[in-house]
Amino acid sequence: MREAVTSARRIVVKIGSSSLTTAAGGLDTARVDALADVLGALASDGREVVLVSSGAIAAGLAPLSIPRRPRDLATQQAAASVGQGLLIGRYAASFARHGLTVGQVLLTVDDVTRRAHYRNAYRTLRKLLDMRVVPIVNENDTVATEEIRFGDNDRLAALVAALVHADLLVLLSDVDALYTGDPARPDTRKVAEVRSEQDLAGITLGRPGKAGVGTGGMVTKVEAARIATGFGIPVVLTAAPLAAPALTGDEVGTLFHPVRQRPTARLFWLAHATSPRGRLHLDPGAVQAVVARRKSLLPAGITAVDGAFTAGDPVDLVDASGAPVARGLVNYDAVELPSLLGRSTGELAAALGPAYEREVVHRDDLVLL
Ligand SMILES: Nc1ncnc2c1ncn2[C@@H]1O[C@H](COP(=O)(O)OP(=O)(O)O)[C@@H](O)[C@H]1O
Ligand SMILES: N[C@@H](CCC(=O)OP(=O)(O)O)C(=O)O
Repeated sequence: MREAVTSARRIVVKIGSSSLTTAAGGLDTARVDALADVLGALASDGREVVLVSSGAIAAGLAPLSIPRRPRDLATQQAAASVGQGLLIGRYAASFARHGLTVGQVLLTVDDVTRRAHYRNAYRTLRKLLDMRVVPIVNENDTVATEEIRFGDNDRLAALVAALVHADLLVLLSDVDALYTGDPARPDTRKVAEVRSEQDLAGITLGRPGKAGVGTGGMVTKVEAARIATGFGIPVVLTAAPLAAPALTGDEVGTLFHPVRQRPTARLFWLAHATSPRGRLHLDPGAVQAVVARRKSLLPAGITAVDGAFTAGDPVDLVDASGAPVARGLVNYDAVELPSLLGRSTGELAAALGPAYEREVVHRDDLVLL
């Protein structure tokens, strides 16, 4: 028995599109019911469950008579818009069979990186769990643009697990475990446990499975496992039909062991969930202050600025060689910064007003890379 699984009180379960759709396309209600049965049993055991479910795009294809997963974003978004309603409707009916209510939570990258949004997402999920509602999370596909998409729900699930301080993340797919290579090939072996990066050496991480509705294949699942285990959360990867034994601690699938203690949740998200919108070049004194002394970044220590960011965006702080040393949420727009560089906050406040006394990046909004 896996103690990390049996002792988990708050569990994030992610299910992929390939496990929710029939071969002919469209939602497979029997599979949705089967998942609700497993998660319903966990809930009645007093455990808190957050479900991250893909399948909006896949569920929207049949009603729109689209034969396969579209490549262009607009058609994907249209399919998701149709499919997400059907998906959540089906979940509501399936969970109702166990007396459980579900709540839909659609997230974009900003919702988990910008401080105000992040707090709000956390509060909502917390409240739903307190009310014994099963939150069903997906990416907000209809509004997410190419640049701000998570793109894969494996990573979203890892970040949600970090956000809610989960004790366990379970990734359910159409393959029963991680294999040393494409499981369709005869010479591959199942990997039962991953304790460190070394255990992943020599493994070939392939593309999505034959169903053709998944997105990331094993690459995004292993990446999600890295994010979660780096946050101190164990991960079990297995096939959807094995969810019940996996969640009762049987040794099915692949167990990824946590590799470290948990850092502060929001900063962890900042490092992993965002792509920088610009770069601030720091002089050596500023690098020293930010990295070694964990100080806020002030205008005086910045030598140059690249990118077209606005206040609140994530930016990388780079050293004289251009290597990123930290990522943070910037307090100024890119156009404002050049005239402030090299000047002390006292001087700026005297010349431009007290609003210019603020740090360029506050230390609470900084994570070292
Ligand atoms: N090393 C590997 N171990 C296991 N599965 C792999 C591996 N490489 C590629 N795959 C493929 O990844 C697929 C799962 O990814 P994907 O189709 O994106 O699933 P989901 O829709 O569940 O997110 C499996 O069906 C399998 O064929
Ligand atoms: N948000 C998309 C899911 C994207 C995704 O990651 O899909 P999958 O690889 O099946 O987990 C949808 O609901 O269709």
